[in-house]
Amino acid sequence: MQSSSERIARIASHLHPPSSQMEETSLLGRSGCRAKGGTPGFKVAILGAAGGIGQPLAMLMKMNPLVSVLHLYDVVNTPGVTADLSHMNTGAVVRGFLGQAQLDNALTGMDLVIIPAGVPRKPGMTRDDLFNINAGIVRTLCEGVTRCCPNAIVNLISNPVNSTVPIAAEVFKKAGTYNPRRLLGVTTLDVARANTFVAEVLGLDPRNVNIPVVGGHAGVTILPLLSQATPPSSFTPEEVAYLTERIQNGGTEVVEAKAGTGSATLSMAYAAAQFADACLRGLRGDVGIVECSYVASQVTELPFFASRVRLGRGGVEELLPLGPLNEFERAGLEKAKKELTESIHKGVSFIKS
Ligand SMILES: NC(=O)c1ccc[n+]([C@@H]2O[C@H](COP(=O)([O-])OP(=O)(O)OC[C@H]3O[C@@H](n4cnc5c(N)ncnc54)[C@H](O)[C@@H]3O)[C@@H](O)[C@H]2O)c1
Ligand SMILES: O=C(O)C[C@H](O)C(=O)O
Repeated sequence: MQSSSERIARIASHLHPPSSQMEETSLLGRSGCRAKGGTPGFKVAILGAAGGIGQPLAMLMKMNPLVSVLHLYDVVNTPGVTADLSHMNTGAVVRGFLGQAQLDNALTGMDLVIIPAGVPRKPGMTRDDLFNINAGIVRTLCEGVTRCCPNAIVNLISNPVNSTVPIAAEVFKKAGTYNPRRLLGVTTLDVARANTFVAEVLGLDPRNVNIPVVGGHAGVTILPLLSQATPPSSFTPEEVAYLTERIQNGGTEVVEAKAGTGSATLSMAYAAAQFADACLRGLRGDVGIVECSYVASQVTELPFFASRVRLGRGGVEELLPLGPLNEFERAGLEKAKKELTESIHKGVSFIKS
């Protein structure tokens, strides 16, 4: 039997653990004696969880009732983020992991791995300018996935997505664990922007608008299909030109407004949380879940392409066809395919060479 002062001392030591003990400590929970939780649900890891996207995304996933366990991994600052989020009285148990030595523990047993790790753009940069740093980060993290949760669904956010998804695929192929249905590049922010900007033009509630955005996630590869808008709508040529340009440059609009301090984080966390929720509902067996995503594809002749996909227990259950395109969209598709071909080749070569 412990005295109350012993119990309090034990709790205090759990509240300020050395970072190397963080994982074990959070398993004990605040009471210092029992693992908290027991909520049925999925196990989700966020890699890059202390970053501009990672932190609000971690908060949104902590609020998601489908999540029972939330692992937060980064090379900096996860103790603070984990302690902070762990005080939210939602069901998910939060555990923090710091530095590469803890990567495998962060990943073991995960159902869904969300990767926003890597550097963001500054004004004047393209997403491809991030390749040299982010390609290596994505490779290292995906190698961890092959070792510890090869069957997990992976949501890849790190830019340049047009190349990082092919990089991840090659890492998984090399390890013999590749399942193209389980690797998804996150392009949901393009759809969120398209819905928002189109709703502004039409004077509608953005929640009632749905614009498929296909191709990829950079400049001209972002191809909004305004002719397939829901609700069915017609646009003047000026509106089409304005909307297409604004959707394709939405990321740059934020990078410039942030003036050197980063790129979209809050809208991205919101979009990533929506996409992750759709993946989890698919895993649960819900039907009729359709999202746009950059995935291994047969929709065009390119090996990777963003299109509408139907999600289910296996991840991507079906690639939906592009549907009828107008002349403007057909021209946009050709431009998108040209740039995508190079970005895919660059990603594949990074691992193969
Ligand atoms: N797909 C999209 O639509 C989309 C939208 C916005 C941003 N992004 C991309 O997401 C990435 C992250 O953006 P951000 O604003 O959160 O950047 P950030 O710099 O704020 O955060 C990135 C985090 O990654 C961590 N990190 C770096 N190397 C790591 C490693 N090896 N292992 C684990 N974590 C590591 C950093 O410590 C940092 O906490 C960027 O590449 C950005 O371009 C993609
Ligand atoms: O634009 C960026 O660099 C970040 C992201 O890809 C975005 O679309 O906001």
